[in-house]
Amino acid sequence: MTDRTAPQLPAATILGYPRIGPLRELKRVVEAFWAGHSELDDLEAQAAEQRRSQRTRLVDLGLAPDDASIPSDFSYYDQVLDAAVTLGAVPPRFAHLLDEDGALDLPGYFTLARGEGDVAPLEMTKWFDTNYHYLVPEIGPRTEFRLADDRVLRLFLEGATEGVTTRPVVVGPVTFLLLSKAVGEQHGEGAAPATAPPAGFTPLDRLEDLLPVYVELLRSLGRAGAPWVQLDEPALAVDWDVPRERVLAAAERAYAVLATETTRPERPALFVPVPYGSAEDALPVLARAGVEAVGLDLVRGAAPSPEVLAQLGDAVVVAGAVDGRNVWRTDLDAALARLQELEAGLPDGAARDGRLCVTTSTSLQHVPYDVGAERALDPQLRSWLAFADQKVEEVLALATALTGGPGAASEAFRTAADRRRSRFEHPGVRREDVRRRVAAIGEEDVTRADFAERAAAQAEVLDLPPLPTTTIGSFPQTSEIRSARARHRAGDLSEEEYTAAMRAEIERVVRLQEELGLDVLVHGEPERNDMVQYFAEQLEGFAATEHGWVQSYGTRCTRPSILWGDVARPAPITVEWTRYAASLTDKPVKGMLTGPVTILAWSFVRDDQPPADTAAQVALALREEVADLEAAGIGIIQVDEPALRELLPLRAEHRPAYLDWSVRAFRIATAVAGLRTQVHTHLCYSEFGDVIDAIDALDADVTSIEAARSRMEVLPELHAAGFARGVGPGVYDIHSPRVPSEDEVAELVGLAAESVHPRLLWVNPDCGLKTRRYEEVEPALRRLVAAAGRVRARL
Ligand SMILES: Nc1nc2c(c(=O)[nH]1)N[C@@H](CNc1ccc(C(=O)N[C@@H](CCC(=O)N[C@@H](CCC(=O)N[C@@H](CCC(=O)O)C(=O)O)C(=O)O)C(=O)O)cc1)CN2
Ligand code: MET
Ligand SMILES: [Zn+2]
Repeated sequence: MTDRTAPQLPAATILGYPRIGPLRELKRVVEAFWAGHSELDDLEAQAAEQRRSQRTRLVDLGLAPDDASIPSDFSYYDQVLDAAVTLGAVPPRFAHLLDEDGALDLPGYFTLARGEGDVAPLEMTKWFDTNYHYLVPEIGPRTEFRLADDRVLRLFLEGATEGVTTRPVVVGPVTFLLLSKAVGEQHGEGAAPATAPPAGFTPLDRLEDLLPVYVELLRSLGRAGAPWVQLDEPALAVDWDVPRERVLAAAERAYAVLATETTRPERPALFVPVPYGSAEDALPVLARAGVEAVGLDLVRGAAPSPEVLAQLGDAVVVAGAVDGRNVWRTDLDAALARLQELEAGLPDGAARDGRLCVTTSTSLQHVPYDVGAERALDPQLRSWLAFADQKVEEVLALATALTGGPGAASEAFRTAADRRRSRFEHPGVRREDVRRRVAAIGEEDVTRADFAERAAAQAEVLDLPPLPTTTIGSFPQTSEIRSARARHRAGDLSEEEYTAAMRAEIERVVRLQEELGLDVLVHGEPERNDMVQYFAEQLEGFAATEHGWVQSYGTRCTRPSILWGDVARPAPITVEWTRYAASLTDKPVKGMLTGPVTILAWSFVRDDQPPADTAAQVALALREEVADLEAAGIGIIQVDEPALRELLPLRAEHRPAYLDWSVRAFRIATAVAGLRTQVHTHLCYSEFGDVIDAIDALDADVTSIEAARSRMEVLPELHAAGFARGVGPGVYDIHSPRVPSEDEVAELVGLAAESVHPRLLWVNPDCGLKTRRYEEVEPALRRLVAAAGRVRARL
């Protein structure tokens, strides 16, 4: 039932905006607070200042201050955590942090994200197919929901006080539950983990109990005068284990309750976007339930058919026509054509009458703030790009053209077309030398000898004990290392001085590993600012930004590189560092590369050719690096693919084609290795159930994989899939500052030894150690080595 008095949605809006600050101001002040270097008051004041300047910026860019076109979606850490805290879904192990009203203060909020002592934080996992990570709410049969926090209301009031009517943004109820983890009984405080959930329980079972809290939240916003609220439902664009009908039924029920329990203007009008994919079947369901506006992702999904559009009743259609995930200027002509196609399926004059609005495909949190800040970037490349601020302008230009007819935004359209042309005419975009070499890759180039033969040859040269111990590559990135790099960049440290500093660090890390008794050593990756950016900076076809920071989780950011042209490797990248480390010790040193899929996943990738083609070019460059490492005498080479699962399409039908090209890219990179060279890979940050066959098809000799928090859950899956190569399930959870005891580690190693043959089992942490401190890493690795020794002795 649509309320005809719903206020008009603005013709142009965005689904969200970056929040870390153009110069990572929020990161700095939050981390200073954590370190005890600043007070809570400073933190709150600076955060408020940042939100204020953000609103001002968006108004200056042309979004109206008075019609709810500006979203208020700030978060100190993560928007899913904010929803959990708002809805009172705080696991009992944090109960001691709640005040008498059951509310959390800001330090308590951070404790859910980071843990404290023996109290483990919420788990973290990737947000759809992005490099953003959210905190996973824990929902059991008895979780009590209530409106426990007013942060959403406060943000709205803060804007209103300054004359900006914002649109509150909250994770919607269906997505909230689908993203949550099912847990069982939780017994009070402390480290005690929740028991397993009862068989068959899923958080979605709790929908009816959750909805009243959303109703109350909507009432509070309505009372405060919020005309619109945005309830994000990206989960409706994804295939889940729960049957599709059940998901859609939940959406219909949820929004029918929210739309009718309270009516306008007692509540704001409901705008429900389904970003990150297509959800043709979900839009009519939402409209039927009575939401006032539905949002669709026109970049990832197609325009809905006229039949679907006909089922939307009076609901406003908000079309995400500007890509929130990439940095290329929008092809405005093409985007306008899609919008017009959409409009043709709606009643006449839909755009003019406010029935069709323009927005971004997703929140802009996945792109940096402003191309204008990139003064060192090649001007031609820069002219091809649109970051968040430029995307706001593109949305406005499209809305103007859509409502005002051709010519209404002609200048913006002309510039866009010119820049696109300049992009495709640039000689680096298409290099025949690269293309010839990629085309020449044959089946024999991506196939290695049989594993049995390789394993025998490697056992002979490497001579490792059973259950060999190793690490995943990086050692702590200390502030000394980062500041040396910053001084080098600023010209205050010469090339020689910088190299000497990194070599000294490598030597220290090698000596430490020898002293700890690890079997396969690494050089520690001190010279890398980031595992992807470091490679991108040395490959042709990529550009790096100065200020293009994007939040990855909490206060951690990356500067995704821009993969704009055909890729080639002008010179070896890692060989000298690795050779140096190997020269310091008699133990084997493992070379360390980032794989092609991960390089693509964590960069902004050209949109003018299929990713499969781009991946093959990156893979070929890495293949040269593998060959050079091997020629330099490096007998073990690890090619990390932590993002293999991340790029897996959200919809099952698109998955086989993806797995095909991603596996092939990995094999292009690695199959050049001879029989005696041991190829490792490393996977983390996901659950791998859906890609087990692909992991097998990578054909690596050894696969290290995150497993500590899930207590080796992945091993039976690997076993069932017939995986019979080396495997190193993580036995030390590096995502927490906690140092496990030797017994705990030994227990995990023992557990692993039950499902993996001891000849194939490796002992290693879950992931690299770069975000940890030496105070944690040293004792943890010491215990890991001791635990491996204990289990080895029992064999
Ligand atoms: N690209 C990518 N994606 C990933 C991961 C990853 O490692 N890389 N890991 C997973 C989890 N995500 C992560 C993302 C970021 C970080 C992280 O540690 N980021 C660092 C920045 C890393 C970096 O780029 N460092 C640069 C720049 C460091 C910096 O901030 N320098 C200061 C100066 C520092 C000083 O003087 O001490 C400055 O520029 O102002 C360097 O070392 O050179 C951070 O936010 O703090 C960790 C995990 C999944 N996705
Ligand atoms: N070799 C990398 C490291 O140890 C792998 C990290 S996967 C996110 O940091
Ligand atoms: Zn990892």
